[in-house]
Amino acid sequence: MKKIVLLGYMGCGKSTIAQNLSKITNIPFLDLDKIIEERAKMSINEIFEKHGEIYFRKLEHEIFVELLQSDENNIIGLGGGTPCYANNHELLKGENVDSIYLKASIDTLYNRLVYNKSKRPLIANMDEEEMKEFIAKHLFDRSFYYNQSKHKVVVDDRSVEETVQDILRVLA
Ligand SMILES: Nc1ncnc2c1ncn2[C@@H]1O[C@H](COP(=O)(O)OP(=O)(O)OP(=O)(O)O)[C@@H](O)[C@H]1O
Ligand SMILES: O=C(O)C1=C[C@@H](O)[C@@H](O)[C@H](O)C1
Ligand SMILES: [Mg+2]
Repeated sequence: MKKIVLLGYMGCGKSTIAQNLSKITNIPFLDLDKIIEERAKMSINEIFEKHGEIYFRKLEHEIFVELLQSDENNIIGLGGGTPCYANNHELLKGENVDSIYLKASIDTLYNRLVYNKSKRPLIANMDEEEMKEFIAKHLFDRSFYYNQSKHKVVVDDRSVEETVQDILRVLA
């Protein structure tokens, strides 16, 4: 079964783009963060607070593997950190996987996240200055893992609809 896997930094648009891609293609969309929250019966913020990040990463890996093994065609939106832990980046190269890195610049990410950080525990308590520096360094550290993806789509200055069309072109 084919799995279209969208990955990239927090705020690059994985959830937003995947929802729209799902509507156009009629391929069901699974949001890994949302499924983790349903399974744990708590928000990602609460998982980080109560059990810590290592617990979250373990759960994230187990559920990602499970989603890849299901018998359905799916679009899977990953969490921002998913490819960077537990060798998940190796799973992006699987035979039945079309992995797509939604590549956004530091400025794009900052502008999208600055008023939208409360549900993202890694940046929730940072001021604006701190956040910009954090995104720059963090994105640099994570790029190695994101670049293991089979395809790359640049999302800067693109509308949701344009990015969806760019993805369809890459997959054609
Ligand atoms: N052209 C665009 N493409 C995608 N998202 C956009 C665009 N313009 C603005 N946005 C906004 O940017 C935000 C992207 O957030 P979204 O939750 O989709 O990202 P994400 O990659 O799933 O983040 P996370 O890893 O934290 O789950 C949304 O608020 C969305 O409305
Ligand atoms: O970038 C990250 O490490 C994260 C991104 C979110 O999607 C969530 O998976 C969680 O907040 C961690
Ligand atoms: Mg998301």
